[in-house]
Amino acid sequence: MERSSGSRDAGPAVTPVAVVLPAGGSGERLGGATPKQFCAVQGRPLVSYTVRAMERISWISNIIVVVSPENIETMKSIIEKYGHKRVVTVKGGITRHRSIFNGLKVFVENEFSNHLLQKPEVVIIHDAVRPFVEEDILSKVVMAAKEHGAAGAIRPLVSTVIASAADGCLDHSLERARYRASEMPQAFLFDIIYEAYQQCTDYDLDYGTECLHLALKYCKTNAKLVEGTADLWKVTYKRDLYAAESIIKDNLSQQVCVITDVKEAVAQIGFRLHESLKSQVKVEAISVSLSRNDSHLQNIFSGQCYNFVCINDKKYAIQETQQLVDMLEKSNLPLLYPVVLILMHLDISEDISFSIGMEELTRIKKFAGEMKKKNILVYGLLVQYKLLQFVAHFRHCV
Ligand SMILES: Nc1ccn([C@@H]2O[C@H](COP(=O)(O)OP(=O)(O)OP(=O)(O)O)[C@@H](O)[C@H]2O)c(=O)n1
Ligand SMILES: O=C(CO)[C@H](O)[C@H](O)COP(=O)(O)O
Repeated sequence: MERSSGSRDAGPAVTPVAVVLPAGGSGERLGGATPKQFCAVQGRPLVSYTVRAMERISWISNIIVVVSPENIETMKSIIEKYGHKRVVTVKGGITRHRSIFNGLKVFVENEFSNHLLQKPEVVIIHDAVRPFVEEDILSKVVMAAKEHGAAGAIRPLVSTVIASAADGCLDHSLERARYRASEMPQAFLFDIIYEAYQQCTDYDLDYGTECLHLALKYCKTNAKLVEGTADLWKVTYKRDLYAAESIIKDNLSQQVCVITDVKEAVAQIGFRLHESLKSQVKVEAISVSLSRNDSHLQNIFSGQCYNFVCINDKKYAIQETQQLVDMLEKSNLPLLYPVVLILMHLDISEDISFSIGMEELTRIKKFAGEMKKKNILVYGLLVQYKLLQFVAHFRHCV
């Protein structure tokens, strides 16, 4: 068992909760030499998106990623490269159920870990190849599991399920409206699902596909079924990778990182901009200070943010911007898609006219031209800060 370090925010009501992400399959249906969980989507392995979706939730304590023995090193390098926190890697088994069981064992069996992790009250099981899982559904299945012992996300069936007879002809069909597709995430009281796995037969472990079924069969726990969203689907075939890539691109276009230096006036504008962006539909804003925080910025770059607003009050900010571009280029961000860099120059001089000169503007224009060749689109904005304060004050008064 290998563990990556990292701190955790104080969590809300539902603690302690851990996650097991089975990622030990070979992806036969997708084809190709690389198992689908390690396939690059926008330059980043699929499993990294799923881990990211989990680690950004503060009430999740540990994320157990179960991978096949030959991929332990690959997973460790992904954790390091993308700075994943609270992640433990565990060796998987030859079937999904066996992998999940190994993942659960790290909380109870010494032989599976150097130091036992704290046994959670609730454990979430989620396929590593379902990257678009949101906090809302995770929280719903956890709450339902606390009440019912087990819970899982479901979706309406797309096609009708039929059974064929021995001669290959139709035997019977199911009434589609009465059935649901069982998806992930699922959540369980830890003791229930662990007990169920302990009682499983080899047949269950080798041929079973449904964790909720194990809880019912061995612990008489009727799972609560929770309606999930359409993007919980599992990457299974090659076309799913293309679909995942489109969704990820769309999500990335909705993220913006606001970068300021530490000066009060600048940080204040950054904060206001952040607040106002946050209130926009679907815009996810991150704020970061440029000063002394290179590793944090580096994380954001490798976290694949493509839109940046850099606020400064310096007359000659090109040097700083160049520093940002260098960091961007050094990061893992594939510059196949344009990065948008908006330079916002705050003019805090008393002078009502903009104090930035033509010379500087020409310099910025030239810089933007050079950046365009690298697929980085630079835009400049001049803002008269005193005037802004005045306008804000004026608005407040009327
Ligand atoms: N021995 C296995 C088999 C599967 N899984 C994981 O279980 C999840 C869902 O399984 P599935 O989509 O069937 O993945 P594969 O088994 O890799 O795909 P295929 O059936 O096409 O080979 C995946 O994250 C997969 O990596 C696992 O942890 N251990
Ligand atoms: O949906 C699921 C649980 O109900 C699982 O993701 C699914 O059963 C995995 O099965 P397979 O490995 O055969 O794709």
